[in-house]
Amino acid sequence: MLLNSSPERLQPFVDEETQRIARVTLWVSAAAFILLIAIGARAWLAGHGTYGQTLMLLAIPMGINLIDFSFNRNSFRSRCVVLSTVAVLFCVLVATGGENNTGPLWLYVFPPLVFYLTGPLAGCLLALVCLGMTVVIFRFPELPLVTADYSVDFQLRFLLTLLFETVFCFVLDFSRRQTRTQLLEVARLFEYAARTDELTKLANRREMRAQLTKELARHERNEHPFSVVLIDVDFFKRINDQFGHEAGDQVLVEFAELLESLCRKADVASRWGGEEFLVLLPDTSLLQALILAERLRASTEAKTFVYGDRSFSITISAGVCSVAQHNTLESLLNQADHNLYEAKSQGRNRIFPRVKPSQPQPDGTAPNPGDSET
Ligand SMILES: Nc1nc2c(ncn2[C@@H]2O[C@H](COP(=O)(O)OP(=O)(O)OP(=O)(O)O)[C@@H](O)[C@H]2O)c(=O)[nH]1
Repeated sequence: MLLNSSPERLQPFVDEETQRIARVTLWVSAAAFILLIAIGARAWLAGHGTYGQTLMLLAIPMGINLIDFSFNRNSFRSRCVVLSTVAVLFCVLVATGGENNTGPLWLYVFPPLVFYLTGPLAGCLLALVCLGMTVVIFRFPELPLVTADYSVDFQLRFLLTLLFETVFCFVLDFSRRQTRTQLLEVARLFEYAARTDELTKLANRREMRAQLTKELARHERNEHPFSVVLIDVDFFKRINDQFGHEAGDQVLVEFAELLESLCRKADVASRWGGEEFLVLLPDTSLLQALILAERLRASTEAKTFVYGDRSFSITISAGVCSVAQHNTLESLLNQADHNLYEAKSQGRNRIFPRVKPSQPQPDGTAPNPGDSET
């Protein structure tokens, strides 16, 4: 498995924003519910009967929204209810003027709320629709339900200030969202770099340890077997010495590609350090891991590396180990390391433990797992 940047690792940050918007919607519903009841009751007692009743009536959808959200957690529906109720309230306040024509002052709350809950485009659209409705109410005071009487000066200033506020909210929200997208992109790059070996683009040691810990936990839960192969390029120092460090780097990159091509999608190949590679093979017995390691050894030996006008080949040694007899990561890795050491000391270009020469099976296929020597 060659590492890709994994958006799912940054998903918590994306989810966090969605949850924050849902929380804000909830708080707005609660605050609007209380305010509408309180201001409506006050207006009603002060003799503004219809106005007060309308406000209290508008508290009903907010209250229902609170209950609905608590049970269903449907943030989209909740936002729609809040925004449409606030839009109706917007028109009521402009049409009636509220108490002493001060109602329109509440409308300055609308643009920031709309942009936060919807986004720059939908926010613009909604804010402009509301501004348009205000123009209609100002322009046609004889419309039914329109009782407020505003001076032309007030109408002009009110519309202009609300328009400015809408534009500023658009700019602020747009740049906030852009900055957030850029930050997520930077976080994605850092997160990828933190898990990846820069040269070979395989998983690095830290990522491999994380994957091994996960696999061991999976094994402890449901006994899924897994194996590891610790590989070391033989006499790698000589390649550096003979052909130069860059040639050595190129060998590591090409070997990593070969390793990748022989692994399954579920396997995790990593650069464990220097010229050492560790491969995690989930759901793989020791014998299956030995077969893969042997295939890799043979393919490496057969491959010709070309650097400039010179060509050469390399060999590898590998220690293979299955989780079966190990209950900690350290003991598993120590065993793999020990097996690699055995492969090296027995002459290199080999795998340890060795698979015994294939014994004929009744169906003529692979030998049994017990056929490996440890
Ligand atoms: N080009 C290059 N060389 C590296 C890198 N990392 C480690 N090395 C070199 O790899 C070499 C490892 O040498 P040794 O540990 O002596 O092992 P070896 O020569 O492979 O011999 P054996 O492992 O005993 O077969 C050292 O010369 C390191 O400098 C790398 O990223 N690029």
